Amino acid sequence: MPLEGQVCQCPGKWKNELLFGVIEKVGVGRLPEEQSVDVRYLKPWQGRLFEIDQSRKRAWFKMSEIKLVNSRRLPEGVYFVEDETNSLGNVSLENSTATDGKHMKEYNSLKRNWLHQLVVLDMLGFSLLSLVSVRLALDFILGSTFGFVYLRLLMDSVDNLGKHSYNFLHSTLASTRILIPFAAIGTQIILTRSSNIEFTENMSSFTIWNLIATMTGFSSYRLPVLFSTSGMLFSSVQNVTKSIQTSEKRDLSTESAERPPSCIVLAGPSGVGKSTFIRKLLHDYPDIFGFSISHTTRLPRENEEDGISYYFISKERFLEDIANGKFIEYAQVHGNFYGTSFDSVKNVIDNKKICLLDLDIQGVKAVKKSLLRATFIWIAAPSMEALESRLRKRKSESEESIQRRLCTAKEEILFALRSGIFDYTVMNDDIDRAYEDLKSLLRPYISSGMNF
Ligand SMILES: Nc1ncnc2c1ncn2[C@@H]1O[C@H](COP(=O)(O)OP(=O)(O)OP(=O)(O)O)[C@@H](O)[C@H]1O
Repeated sequence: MPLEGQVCQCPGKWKNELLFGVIEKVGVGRLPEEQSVDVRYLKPWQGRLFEIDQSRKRAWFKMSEIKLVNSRRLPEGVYFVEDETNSLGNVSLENSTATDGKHMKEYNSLKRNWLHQLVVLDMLGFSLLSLVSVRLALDFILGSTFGFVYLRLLMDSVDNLGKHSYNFLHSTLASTRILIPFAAIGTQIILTRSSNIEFTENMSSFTIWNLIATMTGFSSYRLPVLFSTSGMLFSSVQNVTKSIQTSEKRDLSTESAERPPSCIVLAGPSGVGKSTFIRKLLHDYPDIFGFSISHTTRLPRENEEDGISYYFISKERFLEDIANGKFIEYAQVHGNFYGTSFDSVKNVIDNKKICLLDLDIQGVKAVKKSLLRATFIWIAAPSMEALESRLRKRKSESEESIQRRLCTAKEEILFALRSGIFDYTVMNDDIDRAYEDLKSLLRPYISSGMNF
């Protein structure tokens, strides 16, 4: 049963179109046994979701028609940003004054900017092409004019959400915009004929080029989209880190300390400080936490000892252990195998300690699937720059390995937000403050002193 304030996907006006919304009310539908939800629409645009406050109209949907976006709830006074991919669950939160129309203005200004960019790009394309051929330049501008109209109608159809309706002509044009490229070609043919050039005669010599120029002009409507997408990965990483900073922090003290998890999983991008926290917890609470020693095929770093930091084994032995089902999870990261064996986690649990696990995303997924009772904590970095600087200062990685880790980090950060796997997030900007945050999450276990 969805709750008010949850983000959902709902059917749009056009066939197969899915939109976003916030659940406003849950009620009984037309039939007494049928549950319905009242949805306030959010429109996706340029990688963000904007609340529609134009009409303030809402629509009722049957419960079966909607799909919750990762079951996330929008706390009051909070707005959210969505990745352009519209993938479910990639939701981040930022402060908002959703009611003052600010987002509508922002949305309109984004649309205006997009149209301006298109006009400038088309003028540029026209000028460059006219150096080659005036005729081709005219074809290009003809195509781009149709592209402009197409983009405008596309925007209108995004505005014309759900069951709200514009006037009939407007709706029909927006829904039949797919015919616009054919209209561009048709117009070109008519113009070619009316300019007294024998169409058939010129078919082989230049019509194909006219056609290409027209369609290139038409396709130019996508250029502003492409420009905005190229900056998207960077901004989505920023959004993600920002959202993690503002994400709701639950306090474990409200949860039962009587049945603590068998494992606490710390995950986060390479260099974020997972091992640092684990070292501190093991040092400060040696009777409460234990560490499952992983197996790896990578070479030991300076100060790393076999059987303490890792069990360093050969690739052949590792593959044999995989075949014998010895690992809860194993993964190949940056060319090396890493694995957490049942035996090492069991050793920790048998010693009546909570097992601390430092896992990458593949490991997190595997533990989630296993029968282990685990709490998942995501350690977030304040920025990619901070991660890079920590990795460099650690002096444990080659330049290539640093770049690879940073690249993986971006994917991991996006996954962390999308998946909703993590129970808690700790932002590691200042190490002492972050450690205090982590400890306060683990307080019930630390203060109880008894684990199992
Ligand atoms: N808040 C912080 N500010 C600055 N430096 C930090 C902070 N937290 C950790 N570090 C430093 O960053 C480096 C990387 O930390 P650590 O080795 O714990 O990361 P990790 O997440 O375990 O990385 P990996 O997954 O690659 O093993 C260490 O040198 C650590 O001292």
